[in-house]
Amino acid sequence: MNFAFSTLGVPGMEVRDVVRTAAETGCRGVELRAHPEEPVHPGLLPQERRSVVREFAAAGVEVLAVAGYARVAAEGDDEAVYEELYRLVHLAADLGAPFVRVFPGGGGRPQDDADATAARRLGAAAEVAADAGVRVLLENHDSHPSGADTARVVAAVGHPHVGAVWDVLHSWRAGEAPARTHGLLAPYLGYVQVKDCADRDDPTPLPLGAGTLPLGACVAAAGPDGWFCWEYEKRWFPGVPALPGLLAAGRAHVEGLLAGGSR
Ligand SMILES: O=C(O)c1ccc(O)c(O)c1
Repeated sequence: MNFAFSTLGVPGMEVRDVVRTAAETGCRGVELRAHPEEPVHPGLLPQERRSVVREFAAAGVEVLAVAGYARVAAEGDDEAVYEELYRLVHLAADLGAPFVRVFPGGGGRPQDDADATAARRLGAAAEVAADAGVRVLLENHDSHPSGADTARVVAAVGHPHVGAVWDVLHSWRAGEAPARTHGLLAPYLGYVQVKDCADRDDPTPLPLGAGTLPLGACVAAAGPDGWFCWEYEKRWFPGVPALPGLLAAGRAHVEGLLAGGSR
């Protein structure tokens, strides 16, 4: 199994400690939250990018994705969004990451308008991504929480360098069954973000297996071949326990689910 964690779970942690944490807990990859608060973001200079690459390579850990904050369905000019997408794609290429994560961010816009805007911007980014050898993945999130919402946009783009990342929390909270979400996203899926929480109305992060999110059904649907990335939202819930001490058990829990465990 390929298991990763997102640096959303370790706010502000230096790259050397991120990489050490991954290596010590059996995580093969890391999703790097590409935000100016964090050590890795699109403003990094070339020598800083090379240093990140060296740290990961030395530990044998992969950069799974650059998790960006571009909001591709948002109202407003395309130019600023294109610029953000290009910067994320080039950062991912420089770091050897196969994926860039982006958000819909359509707010309260009518669905057709939000979809058309997102598909237009992702379509433009697709060619740049193809040249760079990267895939841009739209996450099911905010205005587009379900697999159906995300698949509608990605299908409209119709380009192999634009796909989807499945966040198991948002589709579940939207009332979509895991097997259905996976069925809709499977043709486009880059990787799966796993998490757990007490119930649909309380997204406070819990250790994997400690909540009621139907993680077993999600993991079973996704199967053993792709990446699972634990996105523990410590940045937004600072009071929850630190992630590093939970990682090895979280990884083992997903392994157990893949091997036929129940929930
Ligand atoms: O990067 C983030 O801030 C963020 C927040 C919530 C999510 O569900 C997520 O997938 C990412």
